[in-house]
Amino acid sequence: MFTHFVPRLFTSAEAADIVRLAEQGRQNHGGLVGGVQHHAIRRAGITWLDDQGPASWVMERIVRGIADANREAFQFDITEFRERLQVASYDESDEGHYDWHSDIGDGPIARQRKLTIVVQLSEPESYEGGALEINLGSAIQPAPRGVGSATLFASFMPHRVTPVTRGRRISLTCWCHGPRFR
Ligand SMILES: O=C(O)CCC(=O)C(=O)O
Ligand SMILES: [Fe+2]
Repeated sequence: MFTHFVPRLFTSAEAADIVRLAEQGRQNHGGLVGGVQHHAIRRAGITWLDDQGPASWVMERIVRGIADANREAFQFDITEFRERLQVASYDESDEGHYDWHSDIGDGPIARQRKLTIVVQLSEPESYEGGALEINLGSAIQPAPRGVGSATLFASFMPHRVTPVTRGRRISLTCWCHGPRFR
């Protein structure tokens, strides 16, 4: 009920382009854009895509995908995109993962998160583990692994990424904002 899947929001060539854009962005910013998060709950390399310049088409596609999915599946009150697109990389070398969490946080922006969309940027054969799972309460729903596929869920739902045991998984995450749930 609070999840929705879009099998092919991006082609595999486009997914590869997004990975390149994220790598270029990191180099242009001297590697300081995101860095590596080595907390107990999350181990991933993080960068952000600019919504202007060469990566602007990515945000445009995401916004269109979200508008369609929101109309079909959620009908949430979404009024803004207050954060840049996040590119996260989970690597075999340090068992990259993200433990159970909700995306709604305490900060002024994280509090307004309504809908989360995650796009798979890696070919499914290129890694093992690294499963995005959403906790529905009565069951755990695994996200489709197909490259370019998008998974949308209400930002309050607990979700995780299991440890990568081979290769590297890269994902793109976008948060949509609006008035708080009530
Ligand atoms: O990489 C993913 O699949 C999920 C990322 C995520 O949950 C987050 O950044 O909040
Ligand atoms: Fe999350």
